[in-house]
Amino acid sequence: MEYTEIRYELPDPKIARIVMARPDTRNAQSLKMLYEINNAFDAAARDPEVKVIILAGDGPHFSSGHDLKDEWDTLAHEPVVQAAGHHEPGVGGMYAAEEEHYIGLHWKWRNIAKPTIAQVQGKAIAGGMMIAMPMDIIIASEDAQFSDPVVAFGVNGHEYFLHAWELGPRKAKEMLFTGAILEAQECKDLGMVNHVVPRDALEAVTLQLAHKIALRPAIGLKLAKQAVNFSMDLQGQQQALTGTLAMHHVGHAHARVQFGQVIDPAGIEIIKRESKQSTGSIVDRE
Ligand SMILES: C/C=C/C(=O)SCCNC(=O)CCNC(=O)[C@H](O)C(C)(C)COP(=O)(O)OP(=O)(O)OC[C@H]1O[C@@H](n2cnc3c(N)ncnc32)[C@H](O)[C@@H]1OP(=O)(O)O
Repeated sequence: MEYTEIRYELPDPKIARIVMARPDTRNAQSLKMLYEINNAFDAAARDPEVKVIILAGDGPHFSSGHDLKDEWDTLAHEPVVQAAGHHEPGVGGMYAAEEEHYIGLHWKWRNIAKPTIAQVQGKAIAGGMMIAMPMDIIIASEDAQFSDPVVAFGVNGHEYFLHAWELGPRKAKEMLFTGAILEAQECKDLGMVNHVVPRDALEAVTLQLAHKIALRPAIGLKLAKQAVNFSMDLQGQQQALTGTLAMHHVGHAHARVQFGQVIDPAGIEIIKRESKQSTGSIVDRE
C-alpha cells in the first residue's frame, strides 16, 4: 500500500511500526493521515506474523493534534467509509463525520486484537494526546508533554473523552479547565504513561518492550487485552464516548451560532501561545 503521510515499517517480522511522517507540521493529523494510519493498523492486524504494533511520530513532537488547515467546516474529505449523514448540512454532517473519524477509528484501534504501544516524544497536543490514548501501553520520553487545551475552542476536550479514566477525575478537570501541559513523569504517576525514558533511548526501549511481548502466544495476548478492555467496558467507557461526543457538538454548534465557525476563534491564539511553553506549571501561566 502507498502511504504519503505515514510510514509502515516492520523492524522485525513480529513487530509493525506505524510512523506519523509529517514532522514539518509537527505531525498534524490530516484526515488523510488518519485513514492511512487506519489502513496501516488493518495491515498489521491482518498480518499473521505481526504480534505487536507501535505507533510513533517523526521529528521533535509526537503530534500537534488535528490538522487545523484541514477543512474544518465540512470535513468533506473522502474517507474509506462514509458514515450515514456525513454530508448533511448544518450541524448534523460534522457530528456524523466526527463520530466516524474520531470515535469510530480510535475505538476500533483500541480493540485491535494485538497489543499496541504509543511511542511519544515532545508535544502530544489535543488530538496528539487522543491518538495515544487508545493504545494499550504508552512509553514516553522524558521531554514528552501531554495537553488537551481545546476548552479554549469552546468544547469539552478532544473527542476521545476518556480523561477521567486516564488521569482521575480531579486532575482531568484541572487539566481541562486550565489547558495545563502535563509532563511525562506526572502522567506516569497518574497511570496514563507506563514508562518514561531518555529521549535517545525511546525507540530502543519501545522496541525492546515489543520484543518481550512478542514472545507470548498471540491468543494469550488477545485474550488478556480483551479481558482488560471488557473490564473497562463494564465501567461504561463506550457509553462515555457516545455521550461526551454529543456534548462536544453542543460546543461546536454554540460556536457556529456565536462566531459563525465551529470553534471560538480566540482559542487558536491561546493554544498556540501556551503550547509553546516548556512547562506545565500553572503558576508559570499567570
Ligand atoms: C478538538 C480539537 C482537537 C485538536 O487536536 S485541534 C489542534 C490543537 N493543536 C494545536 O492548536 C497545536 C498548534 N501548534 C502549536 O502549538 C505549535 O506548532 C507546536 C507547539 C506543536 C510546535 O511548535 P514549533 O515547534 O515552534 O513549530 P511551529 O513553527 O509552531 O509549527 C511548525 C509548522 O507546523 C504547523 N502546525 C503546527 N501545528 C499544526 C496543526 N495542529 N495543524 C496544522 N498545522 C500545524 C505550523 O503552522 C507551522 O507551519 P508553517 O511552517 O507553514 O508556518
